[in-house]
Amino acid sequence: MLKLLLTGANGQVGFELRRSLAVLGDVLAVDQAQCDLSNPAAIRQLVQNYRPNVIVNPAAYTAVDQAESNPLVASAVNADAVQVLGEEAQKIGALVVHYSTDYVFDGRKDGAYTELDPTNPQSVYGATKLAGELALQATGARHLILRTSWVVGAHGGNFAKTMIRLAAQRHQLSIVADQFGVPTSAALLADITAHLVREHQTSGGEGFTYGTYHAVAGGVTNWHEYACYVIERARAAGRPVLVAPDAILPITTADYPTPAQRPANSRLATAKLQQTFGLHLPHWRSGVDHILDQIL
Ligand SMILES: NC(=O)C1=CN([C@@H]2O[C@H](COP(=O)(O)OP(=O)(O)OC[C@H]3O[C@@H](n4cnc5c(N)ncnc54)[C@H](OP(=O)(O)O)[C@@H]3O)[C@@H](O)[C@H]2O)C=CC1
Ligand SMILES: Cc1cn([C@H]2C[C@H](O)[C@@H](COP(=O)(O)OP(=O)(O)O[C@H]3O[C@@H](C)C(=O)[C@@H](O)[C@H]3O)O2)c(=O)[nH]c1=O
Ligand SMILES: [Mg+2]
Repeated sequence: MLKLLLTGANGQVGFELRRSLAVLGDVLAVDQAQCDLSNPAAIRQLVQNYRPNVIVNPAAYTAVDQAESNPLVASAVNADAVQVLGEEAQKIGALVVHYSTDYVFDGRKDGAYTELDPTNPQSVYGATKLAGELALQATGARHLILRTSWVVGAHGGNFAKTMIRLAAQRHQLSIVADQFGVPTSAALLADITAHLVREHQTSGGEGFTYGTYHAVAGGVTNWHEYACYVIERARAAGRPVLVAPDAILPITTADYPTPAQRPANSRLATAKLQQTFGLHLPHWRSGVDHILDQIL
């Protein structure tokens, strides 16, 4: 039977992976208490004891603004730990499935980024995630890197939940309208992952195309439009909403200074993933609707 090691089991994506990976085999799901990823020795011991066929690593340091003042911790989790997982996987021939981000790009491209576009992170978070990608590649472990964006799940913290909370507390909200991207549900990422691991298992690795894939939902939006969508759904569901629709103000990035710089264009082209694995990627609204049906 397939043995899968899952990190970050209580994060947004990790929580959904516990569900989606279960049909594939025996899943050992660990959180920070069971294995602190900033401790390389603990990682090595875990992998050597369990000897998984597949390591799925959604754990990450994802506090984008805090990473600017915490680069060492961000780097330990987002880069060094990924290298150690890769080294241990390489020794035992395990497949590593890892996740990365739109924030590896600078956002200045016109149109969606492909897997071949040059990276140029503008934040510590983005730089450490890119370092993790490169470190994993350098280990020579068989791997998949799924770059995604604007992850939203029923379990864990995200922008949609922040908007529902703020809408109940304030009469006016100001939300940036000049950063474009795609909200992608944790459940969709977990389902894609299970499909890819299954394909890998079925192929026995023969002719399997390892490497980097962009994995996001369909469509495109901006943070302001996304906030309006979520808040109107909350209002319609009878949740407490203080803010009137015309009091959700679109602002520019310059109007909302943050420690970390975010890309203006976070769009990721998914043709490679769709064509290689014959997958359909549903519109972002269907993923967000499903989450709102759970939390509202
Ligand atoms: N969230 C997003 O918008 C996006 C995420 N991604 C990437 O997708 C992947 C999954 O993200 P998502 O599920 O949203 O992330 P979350 O922040 O929801 O979950 C990350 C998990 O990693 C765990 N973790 C953090 N530090 C450590 C550590 N030192 N040791 C062990 N575990 C640790 C956290 O545990 P604890 O809660 O205990 O700290 C948490 O459970 C990540 O690789 C992320 O970079 C890509 C694009 C967008
Ligand atoms: C709360 C708030 C945020 N914003 C802006 C700030 C920012 O530009 C945008 C989103 O804010 P957040 O802090 O939720 O987003 P952020 O944490 O940057 O989200 C990112 O997380 C990492 C992990 C990723 O990998 C990215 O794909 C992306 O999802 O909304 C407002 O304009 N008004 C507000 O009231
Ligand atoms: Mg955030």
